[in-house]
Amino acid sequence: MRVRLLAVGTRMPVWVNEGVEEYRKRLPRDFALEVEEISPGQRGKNADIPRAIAQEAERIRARLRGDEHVVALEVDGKPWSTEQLAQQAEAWRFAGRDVVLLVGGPDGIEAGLSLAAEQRWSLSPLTLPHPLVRILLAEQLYRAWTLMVGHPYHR
Ligand SMILES: C[S@@+](CC[C@H](N)C(=O)[O-])C[C@H]1O[C@@H](n2cnc3c(N)ncnc32)[C@H](O)[C@@H]1O
Repeated sequence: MRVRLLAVGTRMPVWVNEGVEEYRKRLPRDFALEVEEISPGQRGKNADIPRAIAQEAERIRARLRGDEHVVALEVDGKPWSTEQLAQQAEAWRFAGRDVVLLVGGPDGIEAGLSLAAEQRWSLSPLTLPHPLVRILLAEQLYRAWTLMVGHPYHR
C-alpha cells in the first residue's frame, strides 16, 4: 500500500521538509509515504478566498487518481487514536487500495471536496498550521506502522 499526501503549499521551510523526511525514510516500501505539493490559489491584495479555495480544489481533483481511498484532514473530522489509525491502515491495506490524504491550505479544503472524501480525519480539536500537519501525519503513520509490525517505537 502506498500513501500519498496531497498538501496545499509549496516552498516549505527546511524544518518542515526535514521533519517529514525524518519519518518518511523510516517507512518500508510497502507502506511508502509520498508527498505531493499543490500550489496555493491566488491570494492577492483584494484576496478572494473562496476563489483561492476553489482553485486549490481544482488542482487537487486533477491529481486524484480515482482508484485511491480518499481521506480529508479536517479539524472537525473523526479523531483516531494511534491504535485506531493502525487499525484503519490495516483495513486500507486489506481493501487493496492506495490511500490519498488531503491537507488544505491556510483557508482549508473546499467543502464539496472534503465531503466527497471517504473519510475525514481530525488530528486534534486544535486548528494546526498546515506545515505542522505534514510532520504530524508522517510521524503518526510511522507510529501506526510500528504498531502494526510490533516495533518497539510505539509505547
Ligand atoms: C490552517 S488549517 C485551515 C484552517 C481553516 N480555517 C479550516 O477551516 O480548515 C490548514 C489545513 O490543515 C489541516 N488541519 C489543520 N488542523 C487540523 C487538525 N486538527 N486535524 C486535521 N487536519 C488539520 C486541514 O487539512 C486544513 O485544511
